[in-house]
Amino acid sequence: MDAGSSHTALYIYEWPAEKDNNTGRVEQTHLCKVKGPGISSYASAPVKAGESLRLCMEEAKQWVPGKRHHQTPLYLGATAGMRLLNMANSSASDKVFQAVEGALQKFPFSYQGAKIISGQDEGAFGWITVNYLDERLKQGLETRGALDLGGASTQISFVSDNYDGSESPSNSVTFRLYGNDYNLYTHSFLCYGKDQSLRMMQAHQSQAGPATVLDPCFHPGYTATKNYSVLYDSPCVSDRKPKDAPDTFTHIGIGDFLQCQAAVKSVFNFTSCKYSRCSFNGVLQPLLQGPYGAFSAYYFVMNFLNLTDTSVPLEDVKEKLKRYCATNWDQIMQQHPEVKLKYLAEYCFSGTYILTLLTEGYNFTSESYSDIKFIKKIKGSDAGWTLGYMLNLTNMIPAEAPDTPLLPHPGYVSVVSVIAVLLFILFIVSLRPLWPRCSKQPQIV
Ligand SMILES: Nc1ncnc2c1ncn2[C@@H]1O[C@H](COP(=O)(O)OP(=O)(O)OP(=O)(O)O)[C@@H](O)[C@H]1O
Repeated sequence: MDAGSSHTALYIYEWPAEKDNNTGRVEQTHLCKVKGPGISSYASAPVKAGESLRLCMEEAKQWVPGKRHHQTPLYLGATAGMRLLNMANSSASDKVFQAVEGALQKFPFSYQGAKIISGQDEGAFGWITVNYLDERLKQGLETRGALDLGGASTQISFVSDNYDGSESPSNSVTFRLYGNDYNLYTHSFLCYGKDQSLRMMQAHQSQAGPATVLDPCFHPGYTATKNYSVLYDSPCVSDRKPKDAPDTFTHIGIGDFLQCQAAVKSVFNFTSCKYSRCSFNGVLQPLLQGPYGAFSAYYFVMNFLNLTDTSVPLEDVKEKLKRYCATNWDQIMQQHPEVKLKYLAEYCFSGTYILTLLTEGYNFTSESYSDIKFIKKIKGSDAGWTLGYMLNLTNMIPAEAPDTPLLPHPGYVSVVSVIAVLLFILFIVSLRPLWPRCSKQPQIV
């Protein structure tokens, strides 16, 4: 959402209240969080679904000056979670859109419509955000690749000298920004966000429909009763649901990083590639090039694990994660009473998934791993697709470079002042014939 003349986006998040059935621990209840410059407020009253959106928008009304409400465009963009819902049940996703649109139109902003954005757009807008905030686009500098990890999908976007768009054109997005042409490689892997990839891994572990699943990606001492119908309730895994499975299974953690890595690898297919080189699932990926910014869940997870420093050798990173995964679940819970239990239980899996995706999936090596920077914000703005989406919709990035003066303003002032002084001196000198003649001094002989 644009707040008027500035390029600042207003982000709205919702967290439903949750109680963990297995531990009985009540989760922190933040129903709504609105963030913008100078504002970070929470509404924490337990309210009905939909009410949190209203609370968020009320916050937005206070944040945007009243006289600007009507000229502030409001866009709603939905990503992979909605792409999946739309695939599984399009009437359910239509209903969600209708409800959200109805709620948003009640506010005084200039509502511009809602849409599910494509994976390609999600990747490209994330890349624009990162490079816009870094001022690499304006200055025509080497760009930074964008790595985005969501819950349902993951995107990789970068410019490579090896990619001109002719091989696998569906991965190509071209832009002209500030007078420079960019040929971006981008790919969005649906189902490879951290939530859906966990489902895919667990579906692989429970193919035979056992009553107990021993999971190396969860901590030793972790035990939970889970429903098969919930696990398989996603288009990413629904076709693999075991036929004769019981209703529930007992999910038991064993905390073994190496086994976890092997289990995570099962979600990637490396068997065929019809292009010059591929990442996984037969998808073209040109040679990696330049620095990369990794954001969203890449950052949330690596930050929690204290692993955002990519100058630490990859082997040491793996060693730390191995120790973390092997830590007892009770100890983990005691050490982090403030962290949402779902996230806490999954950090071992999520960290292992991130390292496996980067190295086995995208082919980062021990050397190129240090080209990645895990980032949450750049110059105070969140890294993610939303800012790029808004900049694009509001035409805030010009295709051509603005006519820049040859000199900055202070330079002009100095040059004009010097020229004025010179002209004045020239003028005085040109009047010399009119100057009164001085009488000659008598010569002393
Ligand atoms: N502090 C955190 N620790 C761990 N995971 C988190 C944290 N905060 C958010 N997440 C999870 O990170 C993932 C990414 O969230 P984000 O909102 O960026 O993506 P998303 O909207 O789910 O993306 P997409 O729909 O494109 O897959 C989600 O699964 C979210 O639940």
